[in-house]
Amino acid sequence: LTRRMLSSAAHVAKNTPDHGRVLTVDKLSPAILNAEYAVRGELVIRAGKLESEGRKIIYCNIGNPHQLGQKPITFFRQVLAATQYPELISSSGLAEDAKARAAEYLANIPGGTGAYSHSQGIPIVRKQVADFITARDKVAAKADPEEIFLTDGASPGIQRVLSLLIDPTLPFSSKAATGKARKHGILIPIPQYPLYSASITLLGGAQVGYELDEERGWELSIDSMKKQVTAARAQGIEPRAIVVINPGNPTGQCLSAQNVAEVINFAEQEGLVVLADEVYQVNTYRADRPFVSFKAEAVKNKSHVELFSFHSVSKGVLGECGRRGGYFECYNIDGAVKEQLYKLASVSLCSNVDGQIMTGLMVQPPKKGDPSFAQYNAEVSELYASLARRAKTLTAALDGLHGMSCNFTEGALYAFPQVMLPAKAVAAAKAAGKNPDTFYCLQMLEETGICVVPGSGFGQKNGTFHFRTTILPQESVMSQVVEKIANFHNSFIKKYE
Ligand SMILES: Cc1ncc(COP(=O)(O)O)c(CN[C@@H]2CONC2=O)c1O
Repeated sequence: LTRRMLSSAAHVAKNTPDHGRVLTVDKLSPAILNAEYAVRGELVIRAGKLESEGRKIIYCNIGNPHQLGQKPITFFRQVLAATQYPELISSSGLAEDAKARAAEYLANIPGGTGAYSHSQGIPIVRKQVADFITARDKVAAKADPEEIFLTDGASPGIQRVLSLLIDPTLPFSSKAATGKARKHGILIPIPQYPLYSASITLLGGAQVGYELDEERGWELSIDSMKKQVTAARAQGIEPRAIVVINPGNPTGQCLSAQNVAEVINFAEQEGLVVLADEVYQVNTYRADRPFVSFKAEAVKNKSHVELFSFHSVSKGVLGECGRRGGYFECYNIDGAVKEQLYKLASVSLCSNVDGQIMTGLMVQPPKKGDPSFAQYNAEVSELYASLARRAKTLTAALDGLHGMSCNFTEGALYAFPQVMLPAKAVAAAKAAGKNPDTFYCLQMLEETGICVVPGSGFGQKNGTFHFRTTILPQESVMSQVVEKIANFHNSFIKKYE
């Protein structure tokens, strides 16, 4: 054994550079090095450093409700606890319907929550999701559990579908064949949630941005999409899909049924698959702008569009981000393609079972008449009302500041104000080697301890500057947060006027 170890050590020594490292950053692929995810980027790293030095930081950079004090939904936690420790079903003071629900899940998960589940997800949970979709959309088509994939949050589902759409070898193979490098492109909104830009980069695809219209409440424009598709094709990019985030992150707009139908029609005409990111479907705060699902519009209009819709337990009024639960639904997706999706799911064996159970609880909560319904309904109603109040308070306050404008947050969990930065501030940022909005956000962090994300991390119209904050600070501290941002902003503008 010693001889073998010595010879392998000698072998490694022969093949290892002087400083003893095999894996160095210069050996990483450009796709890895170029991918960026601003939600946990430079600002959060700086915030962590300040926190380690004893500064109190208010993290408004990420839609992570429990981190800012939001309480979990009691019923959901009772069911989860009982599925983890089944003895609680017979011997605890848990609510009777919570015990019954836990027992039902355990009876349908061979081996319990410690075992791998079906790679597409626990059948009973997929049925619960399908029944939820059928009831939500009130359209003729009954959702089919076989069209549902349970995932570790929406992120991996989104990345899995993107990996189907982008052939990373295309630039090379097509160049060999046609002499002209081509790439698969994905249409994404500008501003967008950077999971998309980062994932497309990682997969070797091209981002094809379509601008949302800030002056018209972040409305999306079919004309802008058309222009971008034409320009992309002229550059040898083959657009294959369009991402729509509804309600929008970071922009907070809720699409009308007409908008949704227009996008579906456009996608069908242009031969684009639709990725409908609907993780904020519960977070809508304008009565006249309710959530309209892409699936419902597609069925209603008897569209042949090919559609993936995504949902998650991380948002809504659950905020169970760390649970890593969610799903995507396939609509009009070719059977052979779904088999490939199943194969990809099986490579990772299954999504985590707690997240699957939480997804089932999210879509099938206690109903009127259930023992836990009163408590559940009280908790959810207050959480929802508080989010709506905070959305209004924060956007109104930011919109009222001199040198700042902010569209009302119709949905989701963020405010995305535009900051009119004086030229001197832009010059100072340049001198500091920073994007102007990053420069502004870093100073806000240093002065107030409030961590937000620069608009450049989401994309923005050239010459405009934004930042994204969440609406999540509890109402007891929201007025302090608003006052701190306002004081900082006014002094910053004065300093660089
Ligand atoms: C639009 C959108 N899609 C998908 C996700 C992924 O969610 P899960 O993987 O947790 O299901 C997020 C998370 N929102 C990030 C995380 O917090 N703040 C954000 O902007 C999101 O905002």
